[in-house]
Amino acid sequence: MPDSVNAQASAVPVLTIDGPSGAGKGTISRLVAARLGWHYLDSGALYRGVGVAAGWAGLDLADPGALIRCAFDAHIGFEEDAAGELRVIVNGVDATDELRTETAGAAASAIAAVPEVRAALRERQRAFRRPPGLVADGRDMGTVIFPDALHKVFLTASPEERADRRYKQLKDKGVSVTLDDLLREILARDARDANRAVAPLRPAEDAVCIDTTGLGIDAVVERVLAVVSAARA
Ligand SMILES: Nc1ncnc2c1ncn2[C@@H]1O[C@H](COP(=O)(O)OP(=O)(O)O)[C@@H](O)[C@H]1O
Ligand SMILES: Nc1ccn([C@@H]2O[C@H](COP(=O)(O)OP(=O)(O)O)[C@@H](O)[C@H]2O)c(=O)n1
Repeated sequence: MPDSVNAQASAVPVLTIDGPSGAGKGTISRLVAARLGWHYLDSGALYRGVGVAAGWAGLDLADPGALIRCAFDAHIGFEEDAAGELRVIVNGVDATDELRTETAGAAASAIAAVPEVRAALRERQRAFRRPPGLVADGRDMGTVIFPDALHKVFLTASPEERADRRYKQLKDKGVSVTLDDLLREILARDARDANRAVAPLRPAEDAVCIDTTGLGIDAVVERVLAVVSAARA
């Protein structure tokens, strides 16, 4: 990217929202982006998209070379449907529902530990930084992808509350799961995401940490908006 384009992009404000699974990143990011009138990046959907594309191609999740090629080749696009819901299109196929399964989450977490896969997705994520601003949701938004972001939030909640939220979310969608299995999967994914060598899940040093245990969605949105306002003041 030429320096002038880089300079223009870095003038665009970014709010990063990182945290573990079920902390509410997607929900809060979408609502905050709508309130600010900013764009939204669901970086997890890119990792999930590569995982799903790898699954469709019958690739071995333990074969880094195949996964790296898949990360470079996979076409992952975002479209809004008539109801305003974000749909994720993988290699021309609407994969939104498949992407949200815990199987896709676990596959994403496995491939996300491959450094070259992360590198393949780096510039694609940075390209979402467009005026008037960007809310970026993920694991390494504040630490690696947008380290110069003006506003950084790290959302957490107890593992039990996160598993309970996910349980309700999946039950509403008619997916049959048990709370115990979900808690186990969430703890396994937390451990893998936090302990990997590259871009491990951790708060940026300049992030504001918000523990959302026992807090409703509206209260969290207001707290995050307060972080943005405080930095602007
Ligand atoms: N503060 C909150 N209180 C209660 N439920 C929440 C809260 N934040 C999110 N949720 C619900 O929890 C579920 C998981 O949230 P999601 O945004 O998908 O989390 P993440 O993107 O961090 O995995 C969703 O059903 C969402 O509506
Ligand atoms: N910026 C990101 C986003 C996701 N990921 C990986 O992708 C997986 C799925 O991310 P996600 O944000 O869609 O998952 P949830 O938090 O919604 O469960 C995570 O468990 C991470 O391993 C990542 O490594 N870096």
